[in-house]
Amino acid sequence: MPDVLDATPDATPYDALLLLSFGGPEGPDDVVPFLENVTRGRGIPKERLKEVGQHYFQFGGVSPINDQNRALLEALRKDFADHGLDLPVYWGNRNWAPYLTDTLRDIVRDGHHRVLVLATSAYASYSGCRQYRENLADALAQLESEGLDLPKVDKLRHYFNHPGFVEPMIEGVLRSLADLPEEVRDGAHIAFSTHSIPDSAADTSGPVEGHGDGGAYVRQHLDVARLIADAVRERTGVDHPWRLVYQSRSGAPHVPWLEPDICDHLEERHAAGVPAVVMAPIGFVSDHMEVLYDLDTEATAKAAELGLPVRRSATVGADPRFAAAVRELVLERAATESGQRTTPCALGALGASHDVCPVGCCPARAPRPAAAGADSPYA
Ligand SMILES: CC1=C(CCC(=O)O)c2cc3nc(cc4[nH]c(cc5[nH]c(cc1n2)c(C)c5CCC(=O)O)c(CCC(=O)O)c4C)C(CCC(=O)O)=C3C
Ligand SMILES: [Fe+2]
Repeated sequence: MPDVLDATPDATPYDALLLLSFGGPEGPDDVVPFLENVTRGRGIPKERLKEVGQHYFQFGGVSPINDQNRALLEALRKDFADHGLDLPVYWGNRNWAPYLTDTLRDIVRDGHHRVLVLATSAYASYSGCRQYRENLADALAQLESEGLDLPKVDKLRHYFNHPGFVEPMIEGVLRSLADLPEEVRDGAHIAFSTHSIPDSAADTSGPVEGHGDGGAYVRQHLDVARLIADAVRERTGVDHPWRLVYQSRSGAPHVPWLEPDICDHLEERHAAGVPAVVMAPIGFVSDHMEVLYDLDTEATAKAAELGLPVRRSATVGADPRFAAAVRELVLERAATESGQRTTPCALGALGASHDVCPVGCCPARAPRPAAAGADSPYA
């Protein structure tokens, strides 16, 4: 046999990759039912929901997230094909069509048995990890009730510190700096932004032994922020002060969530005489509504009111380097599952994240079955 065949990448034991995302409305009529899906049982105040509905209506009732996932699907399929990786890629969402349960049913009907899941959330937290695992358990329970053979489902490790995720963001920050007027460029600060979550959810994020003090959620974001800031300093020769800030807070005002909010931070930076700020949304995989509204609309309006020049840097989206990173993560996990020794690729101080979420990782307020982890009721 020719050697080239030996070099063909092989995802065995996996026979399908599932891109698992949030989902979003695709027109005005979808907005309210979408928000009902998102908030079912979550106790978000009605006022907040009305307000968030307006964010979507302001953009014609269309979230950009679905087209961004279609682009990522295409990028993944192209990367896999270009590298001879024969692994079908499916797409399903938590909150809107194509719904996860329907996609998982298609996967089973297409004859697949071992599914690897890529969630569009790079960090540990209940919302970004366990909640997707709960959605997988719900989908498996539904298929079981339909008498279908259940596939074995695993989830890819958190990829926040993979070079294919970090490098496009470094480049994005460099582009935003270059786009600022020259007279304020070198003095610009960087505001690394992510989704605020309740302090209680942050403190319990990640494996139990790391709980407390913002847990894995804050630690992982700080690691990425530092990596990007260091790379920017190396490449520009300028030291841009930075801070991790938060956006998109919801929930009752008396419940503490991670702070400072991006808008308060811009105000504070402006008052301190900072001449410009680059907002870098490192918490998000694509330029979806949380980026388009909370940063590009709200925070940008705040900055204009202050007379503070700001730029918002790009998320990774469907960058080919991210698609390549996903292929590497798939092959790494496939090798591990096949009993081979691997050297997981990761930048920063934290090292590669665990492959299998241990018991008690990112707990829910009310415990529910979650698949693809050590406490999964499914084999
Ligand atoms: C950590 C995190 C991520 C990042 C990781 C990831 O990407 O998964 C994320 C992403 C997203 N969040 C999104 C939308 C929403 N999130 C909400 C509510 C909430 N998010 C939370 C956390 C997160 N959310 C939390 C703790 C809540 C409170 C309610 C609860 O405890 O569950 C609500 C309800 C209204 C509101 O309160 O804002 C909406 C509409 C969209 C879609 C955007 C689009 O349509 O383009 C995306 C990608
Ligand atoms: Fe959210």
